[in-house]
Amino acid sequence: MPMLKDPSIKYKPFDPKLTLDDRQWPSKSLTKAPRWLSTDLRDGNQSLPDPMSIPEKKLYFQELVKIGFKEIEVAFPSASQTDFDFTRWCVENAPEDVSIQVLSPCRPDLIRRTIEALKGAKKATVHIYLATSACFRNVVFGMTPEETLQKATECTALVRSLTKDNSQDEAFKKTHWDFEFSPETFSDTTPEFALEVCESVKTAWNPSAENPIIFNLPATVEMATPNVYADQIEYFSRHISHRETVCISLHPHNDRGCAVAAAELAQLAGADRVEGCLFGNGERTGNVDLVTLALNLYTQGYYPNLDFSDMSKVIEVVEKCNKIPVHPRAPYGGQLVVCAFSGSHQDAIKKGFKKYEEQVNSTGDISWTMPYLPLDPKDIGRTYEAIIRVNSQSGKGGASWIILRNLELDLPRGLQVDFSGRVQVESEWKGRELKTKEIVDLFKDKYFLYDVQDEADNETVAMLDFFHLKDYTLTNEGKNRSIVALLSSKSQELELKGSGNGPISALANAMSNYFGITFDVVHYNEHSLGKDSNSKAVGYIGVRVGSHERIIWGVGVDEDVTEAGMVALVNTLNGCIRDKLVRA
Ligand SMILES: CC(=O)SCCNC(=O)CCNC(=O)[C@H](O)C(C)(C)COP(=O)(O)OP(=O)(O)OC[C@H]1O[C@@H](n2cnc3c(N)ncnc32)[C@H](O)[C@@H]1OP(=O)(O)O
Ligand SMILES: CC(C)C(=O)C(=O)O
Repeated sequence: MPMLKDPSIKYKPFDPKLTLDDRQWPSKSLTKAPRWLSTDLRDGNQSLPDPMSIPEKKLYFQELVKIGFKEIEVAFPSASQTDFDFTRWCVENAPEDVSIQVLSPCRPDLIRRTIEALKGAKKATVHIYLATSACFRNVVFGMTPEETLQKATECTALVRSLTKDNSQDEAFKKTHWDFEFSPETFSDTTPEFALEVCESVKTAWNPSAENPIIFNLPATVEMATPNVYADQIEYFSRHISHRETVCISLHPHNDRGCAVAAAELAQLAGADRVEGCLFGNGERTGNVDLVTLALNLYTQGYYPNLDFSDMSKVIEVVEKCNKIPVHPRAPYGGQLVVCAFSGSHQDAIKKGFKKYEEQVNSTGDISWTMPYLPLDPKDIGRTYEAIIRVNSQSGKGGASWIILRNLELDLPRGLQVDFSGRVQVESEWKGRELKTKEIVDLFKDKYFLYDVQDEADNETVAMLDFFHLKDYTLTNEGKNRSIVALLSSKSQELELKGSGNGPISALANAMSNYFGITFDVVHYNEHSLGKDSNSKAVGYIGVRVGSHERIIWGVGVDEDVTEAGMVALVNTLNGCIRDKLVRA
């Protein structure tokens, strides 16, 4: 049996090796953006089955700059010629306010090669790492704690001599140098030892409040709940000496699926900076997802200093370079995240948008209160059209939203119900989602709403046999109106006569007289279409025919509002003929 009935014989609960009873972070809130570092081109890249080529890295780098990243880890220059050459390209091309960060292990030969790649940079961060946990010291390096501390300190001193203290080479003097040290596997290291190593590294680098050292405290493997990581960060933040000379950076991985929560709680605990990747790419389950972190802040009303206004473009670049699709349910960015298929969600969103538009138009207040949608899709460049999609789980709200957005028809409730039944049958029969065009065509067919200016509609009209209102005359007889209406189809012309207290009731009476069955108008709605002076009107009519229970709906569009209603009524006749309630 692969899974143990008693996993405790193999796995032990995580021991945080820390008691922090006076923790402060739980009563704090996130109110500002941290310093962000994108490690897409390093941690993200090293975990790809096919690492990025130089053109791909360039494209990605440019997108990161466009989003607004000011710190970008661009490579592991000692790993490959590609990474070295790409670092050189960044040195030449990075904007002045963007710091290029590169990573090296604590190996002097590799540190030298790494720094060589940065020659001439305007702003650069040298990042070195050494694992500090007992597991790594014992299993990977065979080093004592003292040897670990010594290696970290010596390598820091080496970086210092090759960078900010390098008086030999003019090219190195012009660079603004930052230094980052990662006690790799920090979250599995005893807090006292992590501190001891960092204190020693700090002394070796000699930071200042103006140029702080970056201590990046990674959850290299996420092993515990996010509150444990927050405690570890708060402990470090409270105990490191000369805190003002230190920037505490987070680097959470997502092994337990909690990296975003861990990063948020650890910021409450005092961290100043977050390293991660777009959409959580990175080793194994990935690094923390920076899109989610940034937009979580944004939807609380705090600008994250990262701009995702063109989310589709970001996704296009990420997918092209990583060669991994962004999950359709990735928070905020995923294709399905702003789509509702189910009836009750669609109903709520449709009502929400109506209320929101009224609120904005009447008061100018854009504050967002929308059922089911925490973020206005427009803010990340998504259209409202994509929000509601229709399948067999959808209700009347979904299909009528599509009709509203595409034909500007604001269907009355009864007509929504009538149309939704037809959509339901179609999507069940097809066994899939219906596309917008399919729904629009279904609507036009069901309610004979063809636009003869439209080529495709014209072809349909030429094939179908249904009546349209060719001509009519109305005469007043006191309060009454008499009508003589000429209905024409491909195969016949009919002259109908009747009267009523208005044009619609007169025409209904004329139809009743001709076909020998009552057309009782039980619903009538109209509204204008379009905003300019050439606007048209649409009429919606629901009739009860004879003793039939069902209401038959018709829709008509015309320049004249009365004629729109009459056309709608004629279309109820077409519906009756098609459904065999009336014989032509
Ligand atoms: C958590 C992280 O993401 S850390 C970043 C990891 N990223 C990468 O490894 C990508 C780039 N890496 C590479 O291209 C290669 O691993 C290189 C160029 C760095 C080194 O290659 P090699 O010299 O062939 O070493 P290899 O990768 O096989 O093994 C790692 C060696 O480095 C040592 N090492 C590992 N991490 C460190 C470190 N932080 N500091 C010093 N030495 C280290 C290991 O103990 C091992 O040493 P050993 O050969 O004496 O046992
Ligand atoms: C190099 C360090 C920061 C790292 O990638 C990790 O610990 O995951």
